[in-house]
Amino acid sequence: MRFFVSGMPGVGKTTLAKRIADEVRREGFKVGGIITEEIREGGKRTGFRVIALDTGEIGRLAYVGYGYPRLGKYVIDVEGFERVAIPALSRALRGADLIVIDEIGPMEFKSNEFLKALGLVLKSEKHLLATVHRRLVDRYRPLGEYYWLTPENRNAVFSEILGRIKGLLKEK
Ligand SMILES: Nc1ncnc2c1ncn2[C@@H]1O[C@H](COP(=O)(O)OP(=O)(O)OP(=O)(O)O)[C@@H](O)[C@H]1O
Repeated sequence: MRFFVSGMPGVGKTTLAKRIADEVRREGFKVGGIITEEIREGGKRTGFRVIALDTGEIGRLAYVGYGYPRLGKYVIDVEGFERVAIPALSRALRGADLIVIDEIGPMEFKSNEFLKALGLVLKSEKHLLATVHRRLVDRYRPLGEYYWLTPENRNAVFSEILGRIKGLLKEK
């Protein structure tokens, strides 16, 4: 089963993905994939990092500066992102009970390797929880269960997705 979660910036998509990953792992299942977090310095957002869920390895995804490719004020560190994200997704495809991808978004799309890995994940039978940038929702929502997160529903959506994933994993 695939779960796609979208919502406005800052609504809690990353928090939900992390909490579900933690809970599923606590139940004794293997969770793989990636989490994207902002990098803050002096109270300001200066970029984004990617974290491998299984190893905790960290790579840079984007930073404020000059360079290419870019998205708004951010330069995308395609190499830094791929170094962590691509092996993490390969390991997840081989061995995880649940794959988490936070997030499917325009920054990640600067990486062809990410697009390839995402294609393999979507071709596989693995259970997937992915957060999706709101501009890309139309492409992914037909591929699974879709939730639009709001401050009002985020705890209910968390419980529902977690309950369903646990049910699916325990069925096996
Ligand atoms: N369920 C929740 N209850 C209380 N606070 C929350 C909850 N979910 C998220 N937050 C808070 O809201 C802020 C933004 O959360 P988060 O980074 O998860 O959002 P996001 O949707 O992933 O943001 P982005 O658009 O940057 O990807 C954080 O400070 C987080 O602590």
